[in-house]
Amino acid sequence: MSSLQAIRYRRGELLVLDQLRLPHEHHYDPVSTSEEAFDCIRSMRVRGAPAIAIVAALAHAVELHSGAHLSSAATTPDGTVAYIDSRLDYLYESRPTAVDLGNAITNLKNVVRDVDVQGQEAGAASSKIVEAYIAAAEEIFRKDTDTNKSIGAHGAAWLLANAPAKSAEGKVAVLTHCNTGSLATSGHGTALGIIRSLHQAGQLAHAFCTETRPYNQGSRLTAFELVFEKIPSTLITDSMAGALFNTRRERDHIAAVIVGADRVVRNGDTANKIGTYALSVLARHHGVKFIVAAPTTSIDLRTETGAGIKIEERKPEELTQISGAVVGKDGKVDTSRTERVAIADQTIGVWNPAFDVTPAELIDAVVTEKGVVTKGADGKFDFRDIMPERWADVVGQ
Ligand SMILES: CSC[C@@H](O)[C@@H](O)C(=O)COP(=O)(O)O
Repeated sequence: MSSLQAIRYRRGELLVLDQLRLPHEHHYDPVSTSEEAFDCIRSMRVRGAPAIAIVAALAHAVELHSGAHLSSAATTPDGTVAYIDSRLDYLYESRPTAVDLGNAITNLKNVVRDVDVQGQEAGAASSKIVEAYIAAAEEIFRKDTDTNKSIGAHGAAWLLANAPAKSAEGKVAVLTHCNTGSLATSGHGTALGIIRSLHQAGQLAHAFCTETRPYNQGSRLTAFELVFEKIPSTLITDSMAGALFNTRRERDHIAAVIVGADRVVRNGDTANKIGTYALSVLARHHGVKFIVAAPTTSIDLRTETGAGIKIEERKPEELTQISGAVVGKDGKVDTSRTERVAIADQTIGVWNPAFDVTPAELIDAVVTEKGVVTKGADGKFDFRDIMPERWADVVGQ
């Protein structure tokens, strides 16, 4: 395998890497309908805010390419737009917290409404709308990697200029949480993209990654990506972050916690994987920078504060059971055999929120593809300058 790819696409065919089988197996599932995409997203075979949006958008593109709209009697322009809307509305329900999916859906709905079909025969007009949808979905996929590379460059430059600690060679160490790399995006990654960019520039001393309980995106996915990219790295459990900062911050030149985002709202409050908030409190206490890496597609200007974010709650089994490859008596991992085991009393009550909200107050910088946003003299984030059109559209002048 030459590079990690969560999503493989060519017109008419979408293949999605089953992340539940990682790191032991690399299996791609064909996804060719909205129902298959919904299931793939809900069951977290694909996850990560940008990747969820891309899979939903492309799955419907494949569905349209196969002519699914024709069998749904959507052969008039209005019927075609209504059909596309209904499939996108259905996909929107797959996971609630990440805003990228909602933003992609709004964008795609606008695209199909903007197609000029004046004076055209119904069939030709319908095809033109379908073609515009497919091209727009492909563009979301194509643009994502460029966006992430830009986030990587902006974030690395900002951190090197603002790091509270650096090695004698000017390098920094960082801690990241969850998975925000190639597996959560179309490539390069957001928070992991900054780490990748620092490493490529020879300015990364070390990357620490948390296990990210309960779903273990850190140990299953980020650790896998770091090893794959040969980035010097260490895995810790979520509960070790405080001790890491307390005992090794100076020795290891730990300059920042860098995380991704599922939704950054207008005042900068940020929903991200459960455990992010605790890391932001620890970072502030220890004088470590706290950086959110997020494409502008993860920014939700409609929601004013974190109190308005819907937090997904997931099933108890994610805490009380775990699956993994079998380790033989000789200590060797048998990747052909995976097992699910119980790790808690199966009747205990469970609270399993998938995300938490970090208040803007504890965030030092939001790194987007358009640049780095920090707080103004009033202590507030202002996204007006990096997304003026969306701001005017949503918030007004
Ligand atoms: C670039 S991915 C950013 C976030 O989506 C990521 O940090 C995260 O919280 C993912 O959660 P997940 O539940 O695995 O979809």
